[in-house]
Amino acid sequence: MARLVVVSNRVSLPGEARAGGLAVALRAALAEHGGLWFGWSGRTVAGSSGGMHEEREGDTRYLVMDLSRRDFDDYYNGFANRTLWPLLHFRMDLVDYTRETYAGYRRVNELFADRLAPELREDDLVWIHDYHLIPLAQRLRERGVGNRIGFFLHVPMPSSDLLAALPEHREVFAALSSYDLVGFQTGRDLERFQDYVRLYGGGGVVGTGVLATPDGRQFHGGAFPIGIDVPTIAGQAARAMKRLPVRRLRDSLSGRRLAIGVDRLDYSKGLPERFRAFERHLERHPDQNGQLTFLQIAPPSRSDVPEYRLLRRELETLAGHINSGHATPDWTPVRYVNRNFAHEVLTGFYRIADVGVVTPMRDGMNLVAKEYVAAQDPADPGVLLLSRFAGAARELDTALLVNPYDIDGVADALAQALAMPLPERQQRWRAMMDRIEGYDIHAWRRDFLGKLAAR
Ligand SMILES: O=P(O)(O)OC[C@H]1O[C@H](O[C@H]2O[C@H](CO)[C@@H](O)[C@H](O)[C@H]2O)[C@H](O)[C@@H](O)[C@@H]1O
Ligand SMILES: O=c1ccn([C@@H]2O[C@H](COP(=O)(O)OP(=O)(O)O)[C@@H](O)[C@H]2O)c(=O)[nH]1
Repeated sequence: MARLVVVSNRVSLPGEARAGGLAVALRAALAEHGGLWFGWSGRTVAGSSGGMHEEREGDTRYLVMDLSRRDFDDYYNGFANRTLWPLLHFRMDLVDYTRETYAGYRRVNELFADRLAPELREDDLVWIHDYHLIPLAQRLRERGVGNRIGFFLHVPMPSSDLLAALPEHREVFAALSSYDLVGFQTGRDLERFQDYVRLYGGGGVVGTGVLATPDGRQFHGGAFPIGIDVPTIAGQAARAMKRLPVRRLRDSLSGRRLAIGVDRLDYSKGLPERFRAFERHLERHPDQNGQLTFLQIAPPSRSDVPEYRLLRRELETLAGHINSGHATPDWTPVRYVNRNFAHEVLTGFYRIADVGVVTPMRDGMNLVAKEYVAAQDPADPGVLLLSRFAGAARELDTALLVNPYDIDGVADALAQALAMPLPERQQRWRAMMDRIEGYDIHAWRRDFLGKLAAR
């Protein structure tokens, strides 16, 4: 079996407390193949970028690189999160493009290539993740790397007309042809990329998943919907019922029903619209008013980026507005919590929530949706309210699917969820469980690596 080299902006180091499902999957893949996980150290330094640190666990090496404050600002806060992130989430209005941050993005990708190329062995499989590192394969090829290199895009691939608005779109997106295999979350993302290659990239589509560069060389694309570790989450959720934070949350509800949202504080997640829909529910469904508490967990994210700071202020105002208009002496309708919780605790929160509210305006996949399903009690499962614009909606099509732009529609879906009879809840939940068990996080990584190895 070939050695595996994983490359991503964030690396989950051994023993790190915040290891999510993706980290668990990649660590399992590395343990199976032996290999290297390469990326940013998570540290910014006063001098120049490039300081390396190494850790080992079993047959896996973790090699991480420091970035200077300027490189971090241009590459991560700038081009990755103020240009590519809004563009890839269909938010042209928020795209902030400057040549300076693009130069920083290129600089950091060059540096990744400089440091990684000498580490590679001839038959290593290389798997690069996400929008921070799109040009990396091309930079490695320029350094003579002939290995099989795969790429997985965790976020959506938008319409080709949007991509074409980026001044250097061909340099960035056509560079994906340097990979042997490019993976997307859904078939729709793959289709939109194929349109881009045909309409703006100067290449062609030979057949679904088989693409050609302008000079006729073939490369491949595919849909690989990322999953979760279902038995682990289900087990954690059942055990979490005995944990103090979960018991305290349940006791605090005084018999009222609970709707829960769990999202990074990010404008792609549709939080202001969700808050408004909750308020609309209180107004449109007076018979249910006072029966439902809405808990939104929203750990701050990318706080150096101005759009994220503005969103935080907007949500504080909205939560205050809803509570001041609807609270009673013994009930606060919205509980808005800006902190991160351990996975084990979250799974218990999901299990006691009658409704899981996952309403992003756009999302590559949304693992919270799948975790909410896996955490339910089969005898009395809650209802998942899911945006049509999350990648997860393609698989979880028996959730209550909503359009997050339709505030009245989301408000009514909340009412429908609260009134849903047990047999219907069980039927919808079973169908969703079958899908997430059928293609879990381990199937995802085996499928991708199997196809990459076969190229
Ligand atoms: O690293 P950060 O800037 O703190 O952001 C966290 C991660 O956010 C994004 O997650 C995406 O990947 C998920 C798993 O495939 C997917 O379910 C979700 O829809 C995506 O938004 C980002 O793509 C990651 O690179 C970040 O590390
Ligand atoms: O306080 C929190 C909030 C979120 N998460 C986890 O962060 C991940 C979020 O992934 P998702 O795909 O939903 O969105 P992303 O943040 O990657 O865009 C999920 O595994 C959550 O359980 C967590 O561990 N603690």
